[in-house]
Amino acid sequence: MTRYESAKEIYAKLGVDTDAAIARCKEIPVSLHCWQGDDVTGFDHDGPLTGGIQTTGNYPGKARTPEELLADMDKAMSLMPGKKKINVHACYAIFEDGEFVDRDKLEPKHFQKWVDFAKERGMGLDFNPTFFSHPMVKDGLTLSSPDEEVRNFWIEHGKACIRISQYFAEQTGVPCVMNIWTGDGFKDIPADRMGPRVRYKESIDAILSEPFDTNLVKPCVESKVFGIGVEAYTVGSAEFSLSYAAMNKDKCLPLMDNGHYHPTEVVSDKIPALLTFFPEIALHVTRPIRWDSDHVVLFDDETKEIAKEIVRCENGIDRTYIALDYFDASINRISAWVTGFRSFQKALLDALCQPSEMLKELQDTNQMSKKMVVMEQCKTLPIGDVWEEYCRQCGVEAEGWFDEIQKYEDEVLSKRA
Ligand SMILES: C[C@H](O)[C@H](O)[C@@H](O)C(=O)CO
Ligand SMILES: [Mn+2]
Repeated sequence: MTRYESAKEIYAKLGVDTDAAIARCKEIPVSLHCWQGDDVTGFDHDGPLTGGIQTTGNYPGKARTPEELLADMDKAMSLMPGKKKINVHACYAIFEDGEFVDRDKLEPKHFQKWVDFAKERGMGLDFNPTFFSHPMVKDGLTLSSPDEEVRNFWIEHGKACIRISQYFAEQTGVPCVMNIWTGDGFKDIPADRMGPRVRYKESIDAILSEPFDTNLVKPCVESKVFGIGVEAYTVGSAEFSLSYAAMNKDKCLPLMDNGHYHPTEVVSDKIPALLTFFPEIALHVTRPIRWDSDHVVLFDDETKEIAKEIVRCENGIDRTYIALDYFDASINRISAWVTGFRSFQKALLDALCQPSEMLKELQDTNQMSKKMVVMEQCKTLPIGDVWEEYCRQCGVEAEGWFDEIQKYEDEVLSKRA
């Protein structure tokens, strides 16, 4: 008997069909963020990363060109099991032959290489307007700026991104999630908290007035509690963003990033709350340490709970758009990509292997002692053996893949200046 066959029997005693769990896990798309590969730099500017987020570390070998980034992504994806989408930020536009257009004038053709890359690999694309690292961020503000010229520039950027998202979806045949996040806010206590929020609302309204097919483009608003340099107040707070999405349910989704809340709040508990009201939601899965530090996602308790809620909620898998969002510049960036993606895959597989129906029945019949005992028993079930079988079926190694990363570092990354 193989280890997987033995594990399958153990899970079956709890009513869990591990073959079905493996088959389901293979079909859940998880969006891989391009920005882990170059510390959120992009290709449309030379300046530093600014606007409320920060990468730390200076590990050698960062991708410097589109060719390097796409090659690194390919290497990373070759080591990941499961279904992928690719998440692109607008600052990753790829211009031909010295051409440059500013963000308010971007067109689908500036992302054709991303479209070709995704199509060749049978993947969908997600998209993000880039409201940071740009001179038109004035006094830390974009869509909520009191300066009409600034607001209009960013509104035009948002509209351009809607058109690009529509193109992505049409080209790939997969809906494109377009996430609006700005770092707009203030370092110190504002005198007017409402004005910026009213302007932010009106600016998002203007962006979403651009025509698009709601079956193809899924605009989202991502909230945040605070950012670097905007510690006192962020315009797109949780209440603002959730209210915006709720009032515009026909064309906008709420996006929760689990690094964007007070440290004792958990996104796992917010998922069922939002799925009670919204037909669809979106997630950025990250790992905050004390703050929105964007550490690499691990197979830790909250990651497992997030996956469990996606799996347990009614049609939660089909109603939740999952994306990763972290950036660690202190370690091998490809290893960071792979570790985070594999950790979330493992969490999804673990969630699919839980005896969720039985546990729910125990809760509904108030058998709380037994529920606790079974939940504890589940923690030591042989998920590692199911994971190994999942990886085997997906054509990747369960363990030992770091050797490939080391080889790539020695042969490719270490040659980069
Ligand atoms: C690069 C992303 O847009 C960014 O990480 C955003 O989603 C965020 O989470 C900012 O803290
Ligand atoms: Mn995020």
